[in-house]
Amino acid sequence: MDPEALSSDSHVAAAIATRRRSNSVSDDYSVQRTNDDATQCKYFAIQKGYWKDDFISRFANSSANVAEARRFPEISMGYWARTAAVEKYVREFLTEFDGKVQVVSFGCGFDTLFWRLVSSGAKLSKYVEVDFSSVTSKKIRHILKPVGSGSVDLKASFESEAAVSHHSDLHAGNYHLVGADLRQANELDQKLATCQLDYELPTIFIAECVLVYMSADASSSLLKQIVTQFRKPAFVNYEQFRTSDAFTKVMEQNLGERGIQLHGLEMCESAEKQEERFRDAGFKSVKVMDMNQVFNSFLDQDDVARIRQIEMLDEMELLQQLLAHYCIVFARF
Ligand SMILES: C[S@@+](CC[C@H](N)C(=O)[O-])C[C@H]1O[C@@H](n2cnc3c(N)ncnc32)[C@H](O)[C@@H]1O
Repeated sequence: MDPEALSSDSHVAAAIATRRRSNSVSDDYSVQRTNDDATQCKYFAIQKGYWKDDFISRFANSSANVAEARRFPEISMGYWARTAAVEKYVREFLTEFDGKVQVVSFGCGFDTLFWRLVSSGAKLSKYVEVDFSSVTSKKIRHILKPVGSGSVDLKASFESEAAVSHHSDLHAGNYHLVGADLRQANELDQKLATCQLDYELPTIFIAECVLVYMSADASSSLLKQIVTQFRKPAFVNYEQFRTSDAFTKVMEQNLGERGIQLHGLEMCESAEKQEERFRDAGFKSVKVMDMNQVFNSFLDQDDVARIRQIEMLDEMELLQQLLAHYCIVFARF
């Protein structure tokens, strides 16, 4: 039983919830900063020509230096593979249902997929992004800031004028960006309600490097919540994989030094673990691929050949090792 439910006094319950949240604030702050890392690494790879994204410069810090270790070609290739694989799953889903589809991106950070889809003419019914309020409020500021010469106007992709509430939520036609902690079911429910999602429509959820920051219990509850509410959900999940070896220990140690804990790592141990949690939540089919499989067969091999030419990487061992430690899961109801 949830301890809050033991108290009949809602004020006490609210105070307990607030204290519990503030205890984890520093942890959450470090997790939110992982979005800055992802944005800067993607921005760096895009500038190198790994893929095209006219929108990310609105969110990236163009004067910040990317640490040397993050400029390795293997890192840029890893970011390319992850971005391309998520996009491919989403585009295939949109095509399958002729655009009568909702997309919900959990832990969206400064991701630009909405703008990439719309600018390419893709049809979709609704696109909802969710992250901590502190992240969504920054994203809103970037979206609304004045357009300088040579940069794109992100608002031009909206169907109607943007309405902002509480600094953290933005609603503009079929695009919605809302602040919520994914571990707080009620808060998430309330925020999703403001986006007027249609629970009957096919809906694809994205969690790109997000669930691993939540405990196994929290991410399982989230998945169950989705299956209970939505009639035809699909889920694309990208995160760590094969986590019981030395590679992951070193990564955990490095992140730990920056105050980042991977509370959900136990779910990333194997394909069986991933499959188990999606099936337990009620998803009927689950496909798990490590990123080597994604790189070598799922993604367009002409693109892969082009990517390999960019920095003329001939030694593939490090890349293979890196890709072996991440996976993509595609689950359907
Ligand atoms: C590594 S970043 C990835 C951002 C984006 N998905 C991407 O791939 O570029 C992880 C994101 O998940 C968000 N996140 C992690 N736990 C969360 C939670 N409990 N509630 C809301 N957002 C969360 C963080 O704030 C951060 O923006």
